[in-house]
Amino acid sequence: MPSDNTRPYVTLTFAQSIDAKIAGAGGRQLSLSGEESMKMTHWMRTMHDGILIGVGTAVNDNPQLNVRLLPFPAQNTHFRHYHHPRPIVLDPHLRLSPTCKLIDNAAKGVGVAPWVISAPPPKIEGFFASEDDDEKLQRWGARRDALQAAGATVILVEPETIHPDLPPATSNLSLRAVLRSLREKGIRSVMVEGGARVIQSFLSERLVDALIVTTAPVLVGRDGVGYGEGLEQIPSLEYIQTEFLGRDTVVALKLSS
Ligand SMILES: NC(=O)C1=CN([C@@H]2O[C@H](COP(=O)(O)OP(=O)(O)OC[C@H]3O[C@@H](n4cnc5c(N)ncnc54)[C@H](O)[C@@H]3O)[C@@H](O)[C@H]2O)C=CC1
Ligand SMILES: Nc1nc(O)c(N)c(N[C@@H]2O[C@H](COP(=O)(O)O)[C@@H](O)[C@H]2O)n1
Repeated sequence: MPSDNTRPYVTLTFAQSIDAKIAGAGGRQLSLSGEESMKMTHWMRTMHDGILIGVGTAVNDNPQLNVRLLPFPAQNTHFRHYHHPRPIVLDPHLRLSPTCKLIDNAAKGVGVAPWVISAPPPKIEGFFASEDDDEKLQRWGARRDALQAAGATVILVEPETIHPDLPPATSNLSLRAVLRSLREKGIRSVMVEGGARVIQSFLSERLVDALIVTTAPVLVGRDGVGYGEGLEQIPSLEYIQTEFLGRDTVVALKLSS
């Protein structure tokens, strides 16, 4: 559990092959999970307030992130539909398309509209200033307006700071700032689904409460996308439980304190 109430509970979950790849060559999306473990993923989705991915996954997979695989709720109860988690996309440069499935599904009522977390390109003074800073900001503003017009909400947080004397790096957002902002907006639990860089960041920064990994009995090979190679810090893990779902193995762990 988070030690205080300043961030949501974080469940990091993804599917991998037995050689620890989460996608194929060039990032090709793979159906690694079998039917049973995919349904488990949708059950986990409905148990969280939010579901978070990086923009790499959003652009590559055009995912839905809803709970469409769950059985129709029992009739004649007060319970008419399952809770759809709020999709949250880490997208510093606003690459998400205003016509993506996340936005389209919300318009059709089969999901809720995404929150897109971003940071405007900084206006840098002095040595690091560049002539096209204003133009970058204008283009970012135009993309923000297009996303908001389509139904997404753009939320601003600060970018990651590599060194206090350098301008902020704009390719990554500060995960602590992201989680703090989500908690302030009422998100008490978030399921992080990937992709590779986001998995690396959450693990390296030890911002994970529960880790649920589905392993499918397939090999992808060296050209597939892994996440382990880029882990800057390796947190120690505490084993909780293993379940066998169809042909897949699902392991639950938590980070040791
Ligand atoms: N098997 C599985 O369970 C899953 C597989 N995938 C696969 O992962 C691949 C995408 O992975 P990536 O290209 O690594 O993209 P990604 O989805 O990890 O997004 C990375 C992007 O997020 C943004 N970002 C903002 N703040 C960040 C931070 N603090 N740390 C990291 N990223 C931050 C950056 O712009 C960065 O380029 C796809 O091939 C997709 O199919 C994605 C999700 C689950
Ligand atoms: N649990 C799981 N198993 C797989 O085999 C996967 N490829 C993924 N990928 C994640 O799920 C997203 C797709 O969700 P929708 O089916 O579009 O709702 C994908 O973008 C990854 O985040 N997960």
